[in-house]
Amino acid sequence: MVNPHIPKLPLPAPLVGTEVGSFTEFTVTQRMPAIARRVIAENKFPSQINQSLEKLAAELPTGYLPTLADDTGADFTAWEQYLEPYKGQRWVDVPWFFAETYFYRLILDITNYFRPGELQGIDPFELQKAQGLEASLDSIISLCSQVDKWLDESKKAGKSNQASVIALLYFALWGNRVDLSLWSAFEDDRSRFDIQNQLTHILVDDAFSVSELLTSAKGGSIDFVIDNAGFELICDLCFVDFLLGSGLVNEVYLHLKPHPTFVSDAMIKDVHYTINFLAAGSHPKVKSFTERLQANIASGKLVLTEDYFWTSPLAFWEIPSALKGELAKSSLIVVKGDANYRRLLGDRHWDYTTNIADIVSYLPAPMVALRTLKSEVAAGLKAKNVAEVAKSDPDWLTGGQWGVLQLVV
Ligand SMILES: O=P(O)(O)OC[C@H]1O[C@](O)(CO)[C@@H](O)[C@@H]1O
Repeated sequence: MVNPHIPKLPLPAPLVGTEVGSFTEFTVTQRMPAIARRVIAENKFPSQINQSLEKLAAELPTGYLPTLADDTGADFTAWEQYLEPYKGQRWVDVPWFFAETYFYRLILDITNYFRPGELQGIDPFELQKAQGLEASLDSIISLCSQVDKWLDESKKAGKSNQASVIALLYFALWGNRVDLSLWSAFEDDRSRFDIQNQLTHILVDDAFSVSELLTSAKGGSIDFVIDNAGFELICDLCFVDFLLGSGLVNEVYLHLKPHPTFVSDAMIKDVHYTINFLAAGSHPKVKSFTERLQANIASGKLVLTEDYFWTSPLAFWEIPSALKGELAKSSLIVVKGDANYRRLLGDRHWDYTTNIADIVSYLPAPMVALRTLKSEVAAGLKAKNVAEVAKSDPDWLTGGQWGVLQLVV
């Protein structure tokens, strides 16, 4: 009998850092140490904390998982259980998704994020997040002006244009190219892209079916499992603004991270910071965008919510039943970004042509994944496309230049 709570298919092995030459190995042994060192460089933590961060960075390539101290974090007891099966193992031996989520949780332990005191609540990635937002200001102005027009048109026509929904889906997809754990906000502005040119870079494109689902299911609520702050968050908020403003949906829930993680992942405070930052600017279309968002938050149409599941090492099918119950009310669950996609697939070695609906068979509502590829995990691709893209771009799985927009109903 099929179990509705887990994937239909037997689980393949998880990605691990011992896979020689893989992006996973590169991440655990090189990218993660670099991220820990960037936390030292971009903050003014006391030298004792910096020494501990440096120790963490140095141990990642060959060292063993340290224990987690009881730093008063609400998720401490849960982490003790998550750690149990991996005690005494090296960073490169444990499942990659576990290694990454634990690494970010340890940074918070080291920097006293949860402990009462003057460092409590200091986001170690604050500078990167703020920079990411400021660097994309021109693109933000263009997008907000466009959304304003679309909202106007939909009001005049008395219905929303499906083409606007599709365009906003593409923005929400390509906004995900901006990820500060891969590309520092100081290196590049990745918010500039051309939606039309990017179409050839979408490996699975269910945008039309998603737009049909949204335009036919008038009213109701949708859930966004949010990924990065910065330009990606703006793209998501523009989409939300349009969905609420055109009356396509009545309520939107944004699921945000309860603590800093994966460098740029958005928390509730980042949404407020973003809105306040833009509201303080002078562009009228950007200002009206922020006013609509503020009004929607105040009226309860736009709900900002967080859960420790989103920062846990658990696969998506291990979602707590209360949270799953919340998602069950949704007309559509929008799952943003690479790390959330990895969670959907349990960060495992599925054959890339596996039917994604046979893996993500456990969700209580329709789901669309909007993800640019930044890790060696995929499903639902056509063998022909895999062969072609692998030939044209050797880094197609990890370079963030290719995307999928996959609907599972
Ligand atoms: O912001 P996103 O799209 O979740 O990307 C983060 C992902 O990218 C990486 O930095 C590269 O794989 C991972 O660590 C993580 O899966």
